[in-house]
Amino acid sequence: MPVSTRSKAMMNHEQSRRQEYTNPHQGLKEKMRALTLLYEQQKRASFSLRNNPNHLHHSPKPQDLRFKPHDVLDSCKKGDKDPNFAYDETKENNNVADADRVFGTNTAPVKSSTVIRKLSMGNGAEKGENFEACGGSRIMVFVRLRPMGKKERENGSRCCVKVLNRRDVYLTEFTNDNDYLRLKRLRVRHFTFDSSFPETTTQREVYSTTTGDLLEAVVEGRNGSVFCYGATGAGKTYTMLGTMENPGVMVLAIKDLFAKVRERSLDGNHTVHLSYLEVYNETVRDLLSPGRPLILREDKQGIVAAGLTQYRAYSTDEVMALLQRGNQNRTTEPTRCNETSSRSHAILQVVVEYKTRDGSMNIISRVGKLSLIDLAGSERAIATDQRTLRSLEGANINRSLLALSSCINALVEGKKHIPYRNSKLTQLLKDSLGGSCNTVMIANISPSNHSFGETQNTLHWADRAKEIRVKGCEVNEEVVVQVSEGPDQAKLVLELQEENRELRVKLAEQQQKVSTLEAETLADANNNISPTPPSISSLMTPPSALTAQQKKKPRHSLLSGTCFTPESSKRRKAEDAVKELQLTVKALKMEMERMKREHAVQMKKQKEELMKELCSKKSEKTPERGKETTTTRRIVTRGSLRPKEREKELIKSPSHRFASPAAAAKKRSFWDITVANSPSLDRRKTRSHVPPVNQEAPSMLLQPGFARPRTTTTTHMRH
Ligand SMILES: Nc1ncnc2c1ncn2[C@@H]1O[C@H](COP(=O)(O)OP(=O)(O)OP(=O)(O)O)[C@@H](O)[C@H]1O
Repeated sequence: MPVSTRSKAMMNHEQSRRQEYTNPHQGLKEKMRALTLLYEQQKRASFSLRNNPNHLHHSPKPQDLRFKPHDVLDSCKKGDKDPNFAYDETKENNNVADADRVFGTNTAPVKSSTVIRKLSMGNGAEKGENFEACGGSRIMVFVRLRPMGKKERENGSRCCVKVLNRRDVYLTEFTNDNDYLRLKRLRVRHFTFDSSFPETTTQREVYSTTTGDLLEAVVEGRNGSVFCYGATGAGKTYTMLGTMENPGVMVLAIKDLFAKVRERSLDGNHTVHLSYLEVYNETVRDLLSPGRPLILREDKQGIVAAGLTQYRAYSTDEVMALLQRGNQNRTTEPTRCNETSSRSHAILQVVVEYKTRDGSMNIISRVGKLSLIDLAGSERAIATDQRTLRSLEGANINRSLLALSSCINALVEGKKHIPYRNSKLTQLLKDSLGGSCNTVMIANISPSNHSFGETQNTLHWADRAKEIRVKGCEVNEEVVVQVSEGPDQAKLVLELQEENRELRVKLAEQQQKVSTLEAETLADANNNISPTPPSISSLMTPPSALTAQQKKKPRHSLLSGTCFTPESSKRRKAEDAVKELQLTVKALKMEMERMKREHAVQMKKQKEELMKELCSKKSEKTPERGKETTTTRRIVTRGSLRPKEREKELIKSPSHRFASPAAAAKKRSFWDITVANSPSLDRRKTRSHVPPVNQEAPSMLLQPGFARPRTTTTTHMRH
């Protein structure tokens, strides 16, 4: 090596050594990072082992659970073990260094899942580890990967998603075959959620992990929301509704709810009310009794869908029938990815009211509300004709999902103003996102590499949603306290009753005086006018009595018109006298009424004074139980959601309640959407009109017993 070159090299070496010396933390930082990652991995491994000892049989040994970037790649390569996760060795170079570089871009670990899995139970330390001491709780976020569809396999789709340890989701971006520059580059992104469900997860598992705890809280009088979120065809409706063989969260939750209600029927009285609505093209519609669009109103309780039907349900079967009816009315449309794509957001709301008496015979009323939301999926479409109905639907769906993402952003950033008002959906979800509610979000994703963009978006927003904090979920409770009275109070009440009696006697005397006065006046008047005046009693008697008396009298009565004196002047005089008398009677009656009123007011005042006195005395003394008299005091602990007493089965409730809003600028775009070119403008239909699809696991909406009849009739609608 020439001297100059050697000296240069030595200089470089020196420089780097000097640099290392001047920045001693550099190496340490890296080591720390590596150690932290290792620690996280070990923690997760030990947690999964602790929680699921059976897992040992299926999962790798604990030491293998250490974080190794090749894990995903290796698992990708093991086509025999996981045929869905297709990994093409010839195309990808398994460049670990590259993968390493992108690994951990999103590794912000969520808090230990043993803790975060517990839902907020208000003060609930006794209910388990309430994961935040700050009074609020985080939205629980779960991810569910659906299996690869038959069509997708036929199209040569490759699996780009892998779920490991029931928590970690690895998303692989396959490079384009024609992109020679990046051909050997592999990008893997890593996300962590409260729980992640691989394609083999059963509906029951999904339900019990996501919604089981939440339902318990609802029965106790708290609010809960579950919403499914994801691209079209990602499995939202499957997760929420499911099939006849594999019922989804909605069905399992209802079954569980009635089971819990039956269990508790000894402690009190439960009532279950149900409503089902959809938001289609920014209009809110009642799915249980379709009609005109509903208007969202804001009242003290938040946003309510005025006129929404609420059915009282007594059994699971009844709810199933209602769900079936609702789903038949739901708007669906075949899309590129899904034969029965839901084009609307559907919200099933179940209100559980629980009434019981405590030891002191106080009536305790608790109202819990469970909202189960199946969002419409957005579609990254090959848009050409922008004027079709489909494109309008897509635009509205994406608008509301965009509004949802803006709200998520604002909530995550802790902004004061959350733009709920930007769409009907966000108005309705206000409670679930920012209110006092236990909220669960299930992000559904497809394994196909053709849906990479949508999957990435879904995972991104799900990852953001993890940071949303909701208010501590309190119990919606109202207590009607029965206060027992002591002997003093009883005495006071007796005195009051005595007083009341005296006042009544006085009133009767006054009335008597008035009548006497009236009679005298009438008598005087008659004496002055006519030699044969009509008796006061005859004037005071009602017309029927008067006729009876008249019958007894001779026909030449003053009122009969056949006067005993033939002169017309005399007759006129008599008539005038009668009129005058009648006027006097009227005036006297009015006077009597006025006096009665005055007297009543006087009595009321006296009563009130006495009552005040009674109350002040009562507050001075501690009430004793078991005495003869009781009064009722109403204390509202929190009645924000209390529905009115519902006697009838069907109640049109203008005050039916959902969550609510505000306005703002969106932070960043949510779905990169272009709008589909609909084959026909006239093909919008409800689920009842969707023809059956030949699938392995047909949607519950297609089952004859559950939802759509197997008819191929189509309704043509024009907008
Ligand atoms: N976990 C799963 N197991 C088996 N099949 C599934 C699963 N998830 C979804 N599918 C199937 O995938 C297809 C699309 O699912 P689904 O209709 O639930 O999607 P979606 O997200 O509701 O779509 P859209 O938003 O368009 O309504 C259906 O045929 C469904 O049966």
